[in-house]
Amino acid sequence: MMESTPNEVTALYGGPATRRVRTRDLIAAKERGERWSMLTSYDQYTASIFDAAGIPALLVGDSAANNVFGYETTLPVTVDELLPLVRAVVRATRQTLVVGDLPFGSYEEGPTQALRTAVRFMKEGGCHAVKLEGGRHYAAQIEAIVGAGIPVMAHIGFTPQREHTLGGYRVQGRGDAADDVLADAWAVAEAGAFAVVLEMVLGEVAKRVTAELPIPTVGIGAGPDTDAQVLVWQDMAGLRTGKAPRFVKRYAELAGTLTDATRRFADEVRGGEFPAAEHTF
Ligand SMILES: Nc1nc(=O)c2c([nH]1)NC[C@@H]1CN(c3ccc(C(=O)N[C@@H](CCC(=O)O)C(=O)O)cc3)CN21
Ligand SMILES: CC(C)C(=O)C(=O)O
Ligand SMILES: [Mg+2]
Repeated sequence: MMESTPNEVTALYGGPATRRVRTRDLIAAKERGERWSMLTSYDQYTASIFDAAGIPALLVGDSAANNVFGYETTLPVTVDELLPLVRAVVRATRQTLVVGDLPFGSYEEGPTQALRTAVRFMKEGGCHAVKLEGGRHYAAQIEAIVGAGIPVMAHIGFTPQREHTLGGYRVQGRGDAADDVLADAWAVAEAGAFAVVLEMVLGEVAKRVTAELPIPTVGIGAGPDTDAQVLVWQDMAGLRTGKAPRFVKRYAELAGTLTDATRRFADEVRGGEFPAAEHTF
């Protein structure tokens, strides 16, 4: 039986989804006080499941570095590694807005490099928007990309590509640093970003940014008062093993489910139970 409960995409449209979500739908949702969700996706099957389940925006994150390619940090992943994943997610979706995450080293040099990379994401990846990590110091990059007609999602607070400068995975916005978060938020909004990720920002600071800014805030470890929430899908679904950040909630236990399935498959092959007659030509 088909689920008949409205999903978040229908909520964003105010009716059944008949087209892909656009950035203006996400901005309009903020104006109506409607919350929405975002997940990362790096492949066809998760993308089509999240699309059908009503997730209005998917991020092909540079966190593919950790969660696909097995790197320790996000720093090593390249544009050439991410673009095939972006294409897969775009091909597998019909309703969701797909955001491609610009990796470390692909935009820092200046607006020209940033625009060149963003154009590759749009042209070769086929995504609908790009994201980059940065506030005040990357306003010129955001302006250049937006000026070419490419929507930009900014990302402030804890920005993993700067972990060596930030001193590890640490909450941002404590004490005087609250002013830095606010200045970054205003800078990216004024540069033309359509939304901004707030990562590991104190809840009170995220609440204030969300109330002040005209564009949607997308929280990860930023408390309950942002306009939207994003999680890495393998964290949300419990596929990732090992200790997850405190801001993660596991909505499934895929690692356990997959381990059980794998053990049964191996056992049944060993015991001669698989393949059975119905699997045999
Ligand atoms: N699987 C995954 N989930 C993520 O959320 C994620 C990635 N990968 N890769 C890129 C970045 C890195 N991020 C991370 C990674 C670890 C912590 C973490 O360990 N946090 C601890 C310490 C916080 C503290 O010391 O204040 C925590 O308990 O939340 C946080 C964000 C967020 N992003
Ligand atoms: C966690 C989100 C915001 C991200 O940047 C990523 O997954 O790369
Ligand atoms: Mg990222």
